[in-house]
Amino acid sequence: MAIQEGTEDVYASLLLTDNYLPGALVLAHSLRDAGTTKKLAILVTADTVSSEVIEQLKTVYDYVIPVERVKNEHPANLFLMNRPDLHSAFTKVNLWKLTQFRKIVYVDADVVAYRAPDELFDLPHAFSAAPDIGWPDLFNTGVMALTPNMGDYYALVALAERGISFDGADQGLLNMHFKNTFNRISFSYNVTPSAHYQYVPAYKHLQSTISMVHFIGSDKPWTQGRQQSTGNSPFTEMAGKWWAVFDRHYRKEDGSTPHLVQYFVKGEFNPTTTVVIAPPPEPKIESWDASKQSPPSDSKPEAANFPQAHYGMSRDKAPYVASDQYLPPVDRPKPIFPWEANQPKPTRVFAERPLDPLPPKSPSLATSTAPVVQQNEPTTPPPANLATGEASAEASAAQGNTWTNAWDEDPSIDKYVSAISSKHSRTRSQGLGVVPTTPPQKSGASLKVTDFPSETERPSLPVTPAPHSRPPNWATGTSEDGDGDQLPAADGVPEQAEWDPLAQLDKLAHQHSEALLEKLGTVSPQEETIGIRGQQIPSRPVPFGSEGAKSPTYVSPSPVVSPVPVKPASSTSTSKILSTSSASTSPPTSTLNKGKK
Ligand SMILES: O=c1ccn([C@@H]2O[C@H](COP(=O)(O)OP(=O)(O)O[C@H]3O[C@H](CO)[C@@H](O)[C@H](O)[C@H]3O)[C@@H](O)[C@H]2O)c(=O)[nH]1
Ligand SMILES: [Mn+2]
Repeated sequence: MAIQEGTEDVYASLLLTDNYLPGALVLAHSLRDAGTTKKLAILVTADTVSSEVIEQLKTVYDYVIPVERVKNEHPANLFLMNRPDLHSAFTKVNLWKLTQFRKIVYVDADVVAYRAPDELFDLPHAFSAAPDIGWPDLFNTGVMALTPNMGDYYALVALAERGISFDGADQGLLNMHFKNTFNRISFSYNVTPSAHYQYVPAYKHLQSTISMVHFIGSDKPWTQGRQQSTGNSPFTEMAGKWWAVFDRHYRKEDGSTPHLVQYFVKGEFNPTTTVVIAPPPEPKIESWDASKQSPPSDSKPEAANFPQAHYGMSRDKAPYVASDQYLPPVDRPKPIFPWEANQPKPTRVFAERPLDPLPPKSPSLATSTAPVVQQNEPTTPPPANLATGEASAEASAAQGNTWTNAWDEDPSIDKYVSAISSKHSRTRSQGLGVVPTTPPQKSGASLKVTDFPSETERPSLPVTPAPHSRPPNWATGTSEDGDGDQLPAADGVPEQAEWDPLAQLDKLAHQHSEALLEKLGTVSPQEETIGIRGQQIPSRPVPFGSEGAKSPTYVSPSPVVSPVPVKPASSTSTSKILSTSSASTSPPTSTLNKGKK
């Protein structure tokens, strides 16, 4: 199987981003100006280089070759040399795939040629490169003479995919791959000037042999501006060479220099002198998608379009009234879904109007159901903004309904109050300066505890239910005339006279010991002597070594409070045993007193 070998020789460069455009153009011009006989090619990554820039490249390059960008997915080493911008320098490995070319002399876009080193195409070696100024045993990958072949290509792709590179970029990767096979060529093919250190005598001695100068590092001639090339140091002389080529091709008196080129060159882009501003070549974000992008750098701050920048507190005292659009819709929307049409009846609802509205105003009916005076009178409607709701309040008022308290409907409260009133058969006079309004209570009739006062009692609009007028000291059960009427006793509460605290205490102690003994085992009435019972308490041995020990923390609150059996028959022995057992765990009284201080 014959592999078709490339026949053409090319100088090739690389453009990963638009901002290296001036470098790529100057390189191509410098080679052409130097009279090369070779074609010029440039590899571009179409996803990161704009079409305008590609058009500009086509004006000087014979071939603009789109290639896949090869990104280092393990870029940690790039930070070792502070060049995270070189994340896609692995793209250089695509050079080995371009087998349509016999030989490629690759040159970085930050290189300017003093002369065209066409002799590099005649090297017999598959790979040649010049020493790196930072570590001359290594080669610099800014200038390389290579023979494309798929063997090296796949090997390099494999390294790139695994991120194998000591500097995270192509120079580390290629030095690892061609470590033992590279052909070292003269530094004059890839002179790397430094603004900080230059071996000046060597420069003076060898400058005439320079073929190409390479501006390594993140500062490039086009990013530093023209003034960087002023002075007479070796560095400024070499930077001056770059500017000389640039000026020859892109400093036109007639203003024919493309704005796109000027845009990337410091000091060259002066939009005030141009009528039409060239569109920035960076891909522009037309509409910002907040879910995918950070905000555009030129976007306005939040609330930048507010009518005022400063807002104070409102002095408007009128309460805020929401417009109708904010009120909840009265009519429900037409059902759309089947479950809306076949809805089950709700089991719990909130009442929008009184659940059990009283019948329309009719004196006889009103009196029979509610004997309290206000019920006979038309009720003043409550203010419209009552929590009960404007509409229902008005509707009730229109019907002549009275306002009731829900507790008044509770039959047990009613029953209790009726019991009192039957005891107090005599109707009391009011004595509060209020017109007596309560008619004599009929036995069994409903008795309201709270009520809304009439307009005469309270001319202002009633809002809150007020307590119904009652005789003085009604709650305490005493009256002005000294009549010692009592409220009926609650269930289970003994009469005060029957309450003997000492007797109760004894009873309690008895219950307590009974319950304790009950817990410990069932006892037949015959066995009911404390001796037998005492034997039935399971004895627990004291832990070994703790015999005779006394609890250091337990302090009996008071010997008097200890439960003491009160059974008359066997109380002596019971109390003996219980007090003995209590004494064994309780410290003596002296300790107790000590502890109290
Ligand atoms: O944003 C970028 C960065 C790089 N490049 C291209 O990639 C080359 C390498 O980048 P460069 O800035 O020139 O790197 P150097 O400062 O020269 O750094 C050294 O280290 C790099 C990474 O190992 C090698 O690629 C260089 O050859 C070597 O000189 C450039 O010349 C361009 O061709 C771009 O187009 N856009
Ligand atoms: Mn470079």
